[in-house]
Amino acid sequence: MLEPKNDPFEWFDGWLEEAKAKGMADPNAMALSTVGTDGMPSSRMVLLKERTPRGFVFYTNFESRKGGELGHGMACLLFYWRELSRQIRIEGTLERVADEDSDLYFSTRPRLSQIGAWASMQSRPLESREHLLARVEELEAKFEGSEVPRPPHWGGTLLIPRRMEFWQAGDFRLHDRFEYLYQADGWSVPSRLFP
Ligand SMILES: Cc1cc2nc3c(=O)[nH]c(=O)nc-3n(C[C@H](O)[C@H](O)[C@H](O)COP(=O)(O)O)c2cc1C
Repeated sequence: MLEPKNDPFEWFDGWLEEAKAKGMADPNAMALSTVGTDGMPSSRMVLLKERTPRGFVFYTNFESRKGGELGHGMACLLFYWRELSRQIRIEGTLERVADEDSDLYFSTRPRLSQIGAWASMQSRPLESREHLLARVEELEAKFEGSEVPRPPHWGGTLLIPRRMEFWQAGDFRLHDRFEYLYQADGWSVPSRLFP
C-alpha cells in the first residue's frame, strides 16, 4: 500500500530519483500552467533545474507569453511519469531567482544555448527561420572572444508550493491520491482523496 511521507519535498525527491533511475527521457520535464489577464489558462513544458529548500526552479524568457503571465504571482506545475504511473501537481506562488543565481546557472549552459537566449524573442512573431539564424550569426560575431552575459530578460523563477498532490495509479482506476496544504506552521498531514 502507498504510504505518504510527512514531508512532500522528500516524497517528490524520491519519485524524481526513481523516474531518473528508470532512464526516462526528461524526467525533470513539467507542464507549467499560468493564467492570462482574461482568465484564459495556458500550459507549456519547462525543465525543473533545481529543487531548493523553498521550492522548484525553472528558467525562461521573462518577455515571453508565460513570462508576462508569471507576473500574476501564481502558477501550477505538473509532472507525469508514465513508466511509473505517477503524477504530481504543485500549485504555488512565484518569486524571481536572485540575479547572481541566474547568472551562475546561465554560465553553465552551452555557448550556443546562451546565444540562443539572446537571439530568441520568445513567443513573439518571427517572419522566417532564416531571420532567427541570421540573428544567431550576428550575436555569435558580437560575442566572439568573450563570455556571453546573461540577457536581462532571461532568468530563473522559483515556485513556492502551497498545495502538492501525489497520484499513483491503482488497479481498476482505484488510484491513490494524497494532498498536502501549506499552512502557517508548515505542511498539513497528507489527506487521502477519492480517486
Ligand atoms: C520537454 C520540454 C522542455 C522545455 N523546457 C523549457 C524551459 O525550461 N524553458 C523555456 O522557456 N521553454 C522550455 N520549453 C519550451 C516551452 O514549452 C515553450 O514552447 C516556450 O517556453 C514558449 O512558451 P510561452 O509562449 O508560453 O511563453 C520546453 C519544451 C519542451 C517540450
